[in-house]
Amino acid sequence: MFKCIYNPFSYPLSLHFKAPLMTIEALRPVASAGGSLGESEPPAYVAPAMTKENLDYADLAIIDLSKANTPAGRAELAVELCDAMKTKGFFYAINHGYTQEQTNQMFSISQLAFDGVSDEEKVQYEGTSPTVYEGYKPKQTWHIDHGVRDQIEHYNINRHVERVPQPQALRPFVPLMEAFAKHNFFNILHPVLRLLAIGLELPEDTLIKDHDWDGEGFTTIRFMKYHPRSTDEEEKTKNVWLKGHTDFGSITILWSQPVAGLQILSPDGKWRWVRHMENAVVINAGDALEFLCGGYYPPTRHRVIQPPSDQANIPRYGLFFFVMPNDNVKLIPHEESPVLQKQGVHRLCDPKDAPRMEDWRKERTKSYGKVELKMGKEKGVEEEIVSGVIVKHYN
Ligand SMILES: O=C(O)CCC(=O)C(=O)O
Ligand SMILES: [Fe+2]
Repeated sequence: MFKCIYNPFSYPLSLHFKAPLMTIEALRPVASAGGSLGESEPPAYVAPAMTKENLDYADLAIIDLSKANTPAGRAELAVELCDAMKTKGFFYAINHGYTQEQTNQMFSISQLAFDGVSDEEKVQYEGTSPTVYEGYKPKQTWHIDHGVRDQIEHYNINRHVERVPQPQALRPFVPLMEAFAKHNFFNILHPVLRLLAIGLELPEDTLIKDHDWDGEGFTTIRFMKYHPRSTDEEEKTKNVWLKGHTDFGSITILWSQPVAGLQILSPDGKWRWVRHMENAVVINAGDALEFLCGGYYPPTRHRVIQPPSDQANIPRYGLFFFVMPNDNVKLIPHEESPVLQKQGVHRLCDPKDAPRMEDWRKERTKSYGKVELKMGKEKGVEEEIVSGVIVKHYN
């Protein structure tokens, strides 16, 4: 049932700007946007059963975001989170402020974006520029291996949801999508950015300033649907659905869902599965954070492969928030960090040649899955050059 859900974590934006260190207790609760959805309710997303296979799961830290409300809580969490970022690159965040019901609502809307919109309408709302993910990305845009192309649909919505019109089926849910974008931005991203800054002994709002809600940029909600593939496609790609990569932006928030497939490359060179955790988000660092933090938080190498046999024929719906610093942010390290000064800065390029976020996201989007990759020095790792920087693709 879709209801008007009271969201204690949703609050007017202006409050954030006036009081950046405000605690959650201090926030003025407002009802989340939406109201009664009545007739417009989308078919409910029914979470598939988790796999019974005994998979080699990555052992990831669990960060309790409700502790981030106080300076003492943040100091404690910063140690845990920095360790998780440096050793595993992924962590779970719990107590992020959305109920299971709110999360399910968003998965229902993700499902609707693919199953409730006709192919003709999808074409109308397809992205128009090769340098930006906005609107639908149809299947078969990217080359995976041996002539096989992807079976992944995306629907991308800039965080300023009202920027562009939405397909008819999604229009009643624009207020919920807006509330979702703000929730990810202010209640999940911001605390995480504070903790990462604390880890570098920088003022807590250092990275938040690079991520201004009102600034230009492409922090984006993404709905995703992976379609099961043919045996021939599985064989030719060795079951890889989405090649090993790092994300372009600073932080990615993946809303955990039960169909296995996501794997991370562990420091011992093994791919390990990410286990589903009910109503948790899985967070990882991307390229832009590596640039900004001088390599202190390396971007996580991850991929998606065919789900285990008891889930192999289920469509895999996804719900994501891809975060990028604002377009005008020059991707150079915060060298003022005492931690970086002590341990040295890893620079991806000469600061005078460093791309701005806008250049990086456009170049990465334009070439991803489209340019021919060259075999690099590391075994099984292919490479391309983007804005003068080596970008690796892992298999
Ligand atoms: O589908 C997933 O679990 C991960 C997707 C992903 O890594 C991406 O879209 O960048
Ligand atoms: Fe990714």
